[in-house]
Amino acid sequence: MRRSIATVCVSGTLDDKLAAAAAAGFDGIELFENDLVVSPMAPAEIRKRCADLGLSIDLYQPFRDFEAVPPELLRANLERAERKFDVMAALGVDTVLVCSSVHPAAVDDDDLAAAQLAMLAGRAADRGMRIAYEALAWGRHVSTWDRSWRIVERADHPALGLCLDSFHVLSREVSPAGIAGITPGKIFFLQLADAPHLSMDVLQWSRHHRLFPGQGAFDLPGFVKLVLAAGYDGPLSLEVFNDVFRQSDPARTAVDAMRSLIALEDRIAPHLPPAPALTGHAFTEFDVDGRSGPELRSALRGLGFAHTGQHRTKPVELWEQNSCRIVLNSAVTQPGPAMISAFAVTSEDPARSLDRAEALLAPAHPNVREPGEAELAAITAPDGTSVFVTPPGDEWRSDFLPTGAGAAPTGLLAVDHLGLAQPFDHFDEAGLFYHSVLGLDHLATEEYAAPFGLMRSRAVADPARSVQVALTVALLRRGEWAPAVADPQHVAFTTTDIVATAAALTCPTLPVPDNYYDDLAARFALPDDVLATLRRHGILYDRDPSGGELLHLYTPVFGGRVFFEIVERRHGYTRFGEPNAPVRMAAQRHRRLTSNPSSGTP
Ligand SMILES: O=C(O)c1ccc(O)c(O)c1
Ligand SMILES: [Mg+2]
Repeated sequence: MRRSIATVCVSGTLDDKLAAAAAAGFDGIELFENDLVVSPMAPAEIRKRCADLGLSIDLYQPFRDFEAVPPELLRANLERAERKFDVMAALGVDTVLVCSSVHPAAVDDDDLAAAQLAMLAGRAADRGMRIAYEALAWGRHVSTWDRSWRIVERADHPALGLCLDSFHVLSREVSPAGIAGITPGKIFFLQLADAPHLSMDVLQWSRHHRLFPGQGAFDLPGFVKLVLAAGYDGPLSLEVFNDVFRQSDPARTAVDAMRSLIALEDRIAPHLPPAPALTGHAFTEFDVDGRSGPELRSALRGLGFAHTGQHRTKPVELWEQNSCRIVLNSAVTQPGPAMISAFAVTSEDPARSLDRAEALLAPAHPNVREPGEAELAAITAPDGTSVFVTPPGDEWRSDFLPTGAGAAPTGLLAVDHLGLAQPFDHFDEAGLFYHSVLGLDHLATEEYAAPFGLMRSRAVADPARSVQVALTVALLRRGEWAPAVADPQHVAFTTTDIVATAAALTCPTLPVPDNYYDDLAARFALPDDVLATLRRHGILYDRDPSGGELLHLYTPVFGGRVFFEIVERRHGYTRFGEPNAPVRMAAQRHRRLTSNPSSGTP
């Protein structure tokens, strides 16, 4: 199907928006009047620019507050429409979106609305144009798709049809099922937007929180299937009003948008290489420098890891304990805080994983290779992290020569999850990336109040829970007062006996305040001896409604930005201990201030 994008979806002036849409491979655009009004380009120039870029202009919008008004207003509205038809003629656009009226003078009368829209359609038809009528979810009298359809049916004019917008349809209680029964040819235009479930005023919800398909909670595949069943064969067009996208790099937003459409089409009619099953975390790689490297080595030793392998050609070390594998890469060119630069997941079919990634606009780039090294291709996640996809087994290890060192194990068995703080502009993009490219499902999104600002957390995981990544972001872009530890990254390891593990550790763990344990006692009625054990080892606790329990502990921040977590999951606990994240952040900050008050880095 043809793919279009409304100019309102991306940031910038019309030049920026058109360039971004074309570069991302869109076939057409919906031109928003605001973008035209502020553009120095005459309509005929815009037409030419679009043609040169290979973009059609599929819709001009919006034309507001037209229908069901008293005669003198109708006359003015028709006159206003003629001026817009002039602009459309110069642009070479034949369809205008008319959204349902919010005007105080509009009356609650479907017959009047139908008669006046038919009149408008007649004027449009005289100029070879047509009207796509859209029910805004907050329209004064017409706010649901079924009522807009009744009016269009009643008007019965060939130049009048419907514009269906998934947001307006799915944000309301009216079932969309009847859409499949709309007369073929009468849906003139289809606008797609996803959104999170929010209990708020629907206009605010629509104008600030729309998302690209697959990033929110709406059933877009089901919705599009209904529209296709009604014979719709026009473009799939994205119309996403989103506060973050409005101020992010338009080129990237357009690629994210295109990825959402490719993934949506694949859910409607699968055509991409299916995402192969992932079987685990192979390794996690940290970039370290002369300052952070020694700190991390010492922390790993204290966690019971051993430096088991040394890369044949690069200053890269492999540290291991059971199936927990950390790679420390000192080949960094820029000194700076330690960070997770890459992680590797095992796939039952790495080649197919990479084919799928490429089809979803995340092409693999070859790792820098030396003779005799294993071939490892990586895709780049939205935050810049390289994601390696490796076959099950130890092929990737052939680049490391064994050092002969053995671990002093502390019971850490495997990687439970990675915690990756996301750049503010790219959180929803990251969720869609991991979901569509790697086939990881979105788990529940959680929000919590933390010392340095409100946080949102969304974990992604494969169905078997062998690869889990917890993505976090601040709800608002951070201001100037943002301590370095506000957005750390971490690796969490599993143990089946966290108390024994805690007793065996020789690296510092994070001191947890007594206030926390007093509160825990009040919340969960834990036996005194259990509470005393948790308190003694700085172990935090969470319980889910079905009795699943999480016992976990944290290390301080090492190397400026990273820390480790140890988790013991009991009785099917599947979350990530989000309620304890603020405790952790406060304790990490406290420790930073007390252990090195003069360092100057908060
Ligand atoms: O928010 C609005 O006013 C608005 C305008 C045009 C649309 O197509 C729409 O879905 C919403
Ligand atoms: Mg719309």
